[in-house]
Amino acid sequence: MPDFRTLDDIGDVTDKRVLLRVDLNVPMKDGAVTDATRIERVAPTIAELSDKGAKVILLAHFGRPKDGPDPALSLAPIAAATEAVLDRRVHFAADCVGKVATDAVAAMAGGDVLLLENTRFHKGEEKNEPDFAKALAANGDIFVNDAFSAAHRAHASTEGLAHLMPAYAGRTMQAELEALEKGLGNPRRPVVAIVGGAKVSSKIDLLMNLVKKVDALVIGGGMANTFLAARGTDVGKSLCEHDLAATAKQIMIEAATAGCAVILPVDGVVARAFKAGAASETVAIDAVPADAMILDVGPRTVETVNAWIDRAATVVWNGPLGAFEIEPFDAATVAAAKFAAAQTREGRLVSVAGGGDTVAALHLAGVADDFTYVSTAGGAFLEWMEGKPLPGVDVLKR
Ligand SMILES: Nc1ncnc2c1ncn2[C@@H]1O[C@H](COP(=O)(O)OP(=O)(O)O)[C@@H](O)[C@H]1O
Ligand SMILES: O=C(OP(=O)(O)O)[C@H](O)COP(=O)(O)O
Repeated sequence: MPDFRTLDDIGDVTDKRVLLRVDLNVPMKDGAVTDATRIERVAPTIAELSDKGAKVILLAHFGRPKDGPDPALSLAPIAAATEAVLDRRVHFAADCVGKVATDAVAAMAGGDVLLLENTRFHKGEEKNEPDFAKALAANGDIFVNDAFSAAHRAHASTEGLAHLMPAYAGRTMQAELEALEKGLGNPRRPVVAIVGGAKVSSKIDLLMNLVKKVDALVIGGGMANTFLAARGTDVGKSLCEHDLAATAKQIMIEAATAGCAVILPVDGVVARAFKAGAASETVAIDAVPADAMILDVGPRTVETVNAWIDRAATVVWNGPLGAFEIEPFDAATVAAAKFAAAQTREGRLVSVAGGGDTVAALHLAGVADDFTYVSTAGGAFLEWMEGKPLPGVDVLKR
């Protein structure tokens, strides 16, 4: 039996208002969802509750709104995408609290599904303000959290709500925790972590502990630029958080102390613009032009990454090695993903990858089904790997 409460403990939900936290923070392009994995993964929980007669009220965030409501970060287009995945009607309300939300909930019948607007349009969400959590709670009788990929956030809709009403893990939350425990609870060594992507400031801290758990850390994507700059490499106009240089240096010291190899790019694919058709070239990492951006790691780096994958018994991967959404900056991510997939198919590797964009990249490479396990989570998965308590899970403990 899991040590947290699940839908098996929930009892009769007929006509109950269930506040169901899901992660609908999906990759989008031109207003359309480009990878629906996160929606597909929460669909069984939505369907189960709806089929049992609950009024299913979806709470979710999208992106990182800086200052209140931002039409570009509305969940409205995602309501339509959720409707398509579920093949049942998904109503939408333009606010997650207050009269708009209350009226929409009051109009629900048992079995209905309603998506409320982006919880991060209110500052109380990320601050986990008790008054905001109470305003969310006013529309529900039961809380279910199925957003494993946001469980590392102690926000009102992922943590605060669970203190205000009976709270349970959804089917995806449960399945993710069980699959990660099975695949990585006692990983075969050597363990190689691959970390890339763009969320440098929110993920860099966790590398401090991760280097104590793994045998090698391969750093690519935007994350690598911060490490390169920290050791004095000029990264031109690349995505780079120069103010995190001290943190990056400390991580390299911690890694050396722990005996964890840190692998940084030796070459990069650079361009002056991040758009389709922009001219690009491959350069040595110490020859990045001052007016260019590194948008992918280069072919020599891919060889090194694949050599580490070859050496590994277990690979954990979050964050693409390059800006894979635009060709040719997908090349390294696709090549490494295909190599890890082939090793896994041959039974030589346990491969676990996660993250909204990482999953999209694996689909682009056509190998998502070949990995041992694909998590919807990136940061949450790495924090779980670090051994850090996840606030969204801890609060559901029996
Ligand atoms: N060198 C780079 N420069 C700019 N953006 C990059 C670079 N490498 C990767 N990215 C971007 O990182 C994003 C994914 O990062 P992140 O959100 O951390 O991953 P995930 O969603 O898998 O957890 C992608 O949109 C990709 O374009
Ligand atoms: O996309 C997410 O995480 P991920 O980029 O680690 O996969 C989650 O929706 C959490 O989003 P956040 O990192 O803005 O809190």
